Amino acid sequence: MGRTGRKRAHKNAPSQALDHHESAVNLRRFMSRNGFNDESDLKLRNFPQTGRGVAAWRPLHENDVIIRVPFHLLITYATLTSSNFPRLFVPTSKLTIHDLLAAFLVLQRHKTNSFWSDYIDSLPPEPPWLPALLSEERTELLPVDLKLAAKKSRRSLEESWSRLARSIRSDWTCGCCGKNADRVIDLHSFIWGYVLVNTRAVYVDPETIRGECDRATDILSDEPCMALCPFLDMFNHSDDAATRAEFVRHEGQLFYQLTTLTGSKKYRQVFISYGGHDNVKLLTEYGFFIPGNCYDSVPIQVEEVFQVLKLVLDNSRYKFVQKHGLNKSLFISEAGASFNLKALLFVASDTSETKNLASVVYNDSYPESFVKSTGRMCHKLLYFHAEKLQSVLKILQDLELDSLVIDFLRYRLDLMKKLCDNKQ
Ligand SMILES: C[S@@+](CC[C@H](N)C(=O)[O-])C[C@H]1O[C@@H](n2cnc3c(N)ncnc32)[C@H](O)[C@@H]1O
Repeated sequence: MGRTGRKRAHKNAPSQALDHHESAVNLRRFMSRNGFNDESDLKLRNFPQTGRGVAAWRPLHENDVIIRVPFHLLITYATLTSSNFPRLFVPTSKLTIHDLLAAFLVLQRHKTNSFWSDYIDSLPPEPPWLPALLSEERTELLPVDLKLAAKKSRRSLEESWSRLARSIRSDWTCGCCGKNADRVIDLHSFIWGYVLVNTRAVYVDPETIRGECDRATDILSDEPCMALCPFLDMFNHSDDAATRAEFVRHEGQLFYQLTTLTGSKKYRQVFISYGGHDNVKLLTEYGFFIPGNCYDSVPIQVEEVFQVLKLVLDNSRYKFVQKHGLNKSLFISEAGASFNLKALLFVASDTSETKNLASVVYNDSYPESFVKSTGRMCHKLLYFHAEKLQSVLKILQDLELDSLVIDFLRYRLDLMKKLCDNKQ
């Protein structure tokens, strides 16, 4: 099925209503009690392709507001500092906004009478699965780009946990049950909070947040640029959606507002954009991928170019590649070789002793013979990758690795074959 066909099927698939579920009813009541007005007639539904998401019972046109959430319904740095939450930490602590939001979520889930209970109950009881949760041994088996991304997010998670564990006061006890901190925030509950913040937090303007803080604490080590936004965090992502998120003043009150730049049809799922992410980013940060994602490509390692195509660089050309960073951002997509890959292939394969390499590369004035041969070179690189991936897939399937990773790698193999066919 083509990209357009795939999108159409994706958006027309029948969905199931979720609005009558207790947690959804309570979330609505909580939002309405606190000044939320649903002008787009939004419905929570379960969609076959994406799981839980939001549909609108009215058409949304370009530049329509999808949702406008009152500021005090967001969990921001201002929320954290206006409560006694900072007392959980030793005063010299240095924690990121991600660390703090994760700990706050865990604490609110534990509390019996939290103001946020209805929101917390609307969150997935189990966090989405991310490749960062794979064992180190299994991570090593992944293709290099996915392996590096998984390792990086695993490191962030481990560092966050070690910062929190160091910073929580040993004499802190919970106000509702008297338990010590380590019995309220343990590694398991922390992972739930951390992954939910990772997959659901929105970017917020730190200046606005600072302006809304009544009390200052200096435990924050980065910018207060992440926040959790009830109901708004129910929207799923699509690579062809475009949205604008911002703080606005409306009738004298501050709101976090999401505007659609693409529109959507009545009764259909409303998708938003989490950013122009490729599938490795979506998989490692959010735990899903989109077949046919328009931002997707096949990454190529610089060593592979020389190994597979049997090319060598003399000293001056090596320096040229280094100076212009042509050994990075190498990939092949539906549009062909990336700018840097094309340039590297030219610099490494040119036998006509071109003097002004920069002029050819930056004016895109490649000789016709080279342009003709790039398709063949890309085909060889893709073929090499497909063969390698096929054997990795076999090992991972035998190990019964998480099915999401297997599905992603199968999809990538198909993408390589498709790109290979384009290059024939
Ligand atoms: C901000 S939440 C969106 C709401 C979420 N589906 C829920 O039920 O709470 C982000 C998470 O939704 C899921 N998600 C978002 N967009 C998706 C998509 N296009 N396909 C599949 N899952 C998606 C992923 O699990 C992601 O981590």
